[in-house]
Amino acid sequence: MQSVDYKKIQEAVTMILEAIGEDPTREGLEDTPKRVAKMYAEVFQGLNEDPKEHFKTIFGEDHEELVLVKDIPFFSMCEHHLVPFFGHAHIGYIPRGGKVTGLSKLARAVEAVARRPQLQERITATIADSMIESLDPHGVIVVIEAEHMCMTMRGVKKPGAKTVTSAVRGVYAEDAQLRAEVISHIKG
Ligand SMILES: Nc1nc2c(ncn2[C@@H]2O[C@H](COP(=O)(O)OP(=O)(O)OP(=O)(O)O)[C@@H](O)[C@H]2O)c(=O)[nH]1
Ligand SMILES: [Zn+2]
Repeated sequence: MQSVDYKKIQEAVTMILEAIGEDPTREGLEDTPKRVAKMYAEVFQGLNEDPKEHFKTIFGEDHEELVLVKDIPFFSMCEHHLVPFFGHAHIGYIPRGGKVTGLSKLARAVEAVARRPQLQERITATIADSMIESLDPHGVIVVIEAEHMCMTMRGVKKPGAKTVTSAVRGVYAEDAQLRAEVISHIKG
């Protein structure tokens, strides 16, 4: 995977500052292109990561019931406007055949997928599909709640509006009762 081209970002940020009528050489702005390049390298770091890598940590634990990690905070960048959207992810799954992964790996997968130019729907589905591929569980449910800065600080300007997306796979797609149970834990 290609690594971040810091020089190119710096040149682009300098051009944007000029284009908005700023003076990129003034004291407060002289290091800004460099800072922005460093920040983009950090917030887009997920482009170099495969979430499935994190699910290689497997414990042969015989637990074929719900595992839920909820309220995982995340920050991502809306691919339409390159401004942040952020919120919480809730990930539940029912392991099969001893394929129980580390709890922190669920949060690491969220980071890997969120740190890219993204859509909330795609983050949600990518996490669910990566878990299905890597862990072959009975079922997976991913729920994400987020606030999009492109809807709050600009455009339609609706601060506080929350977007909720879900992806259900396996038994969670088939069994409304199982789904209701995990949703009550997420809410509770
Ligand atoms: N489905 C989806 N839409 C998103 C997401 N993030 C931002 N958007 C939307 O992407 C759309 C882009 O719409 P456009 O009409 O192309 O762009 P725009 O003129 O800047 O739109 P406004 O935000 O309505 O001003 C907007 O409706 C955003 O709210 C996301 O994660 N998922
Ligand atoms: Zn946006």
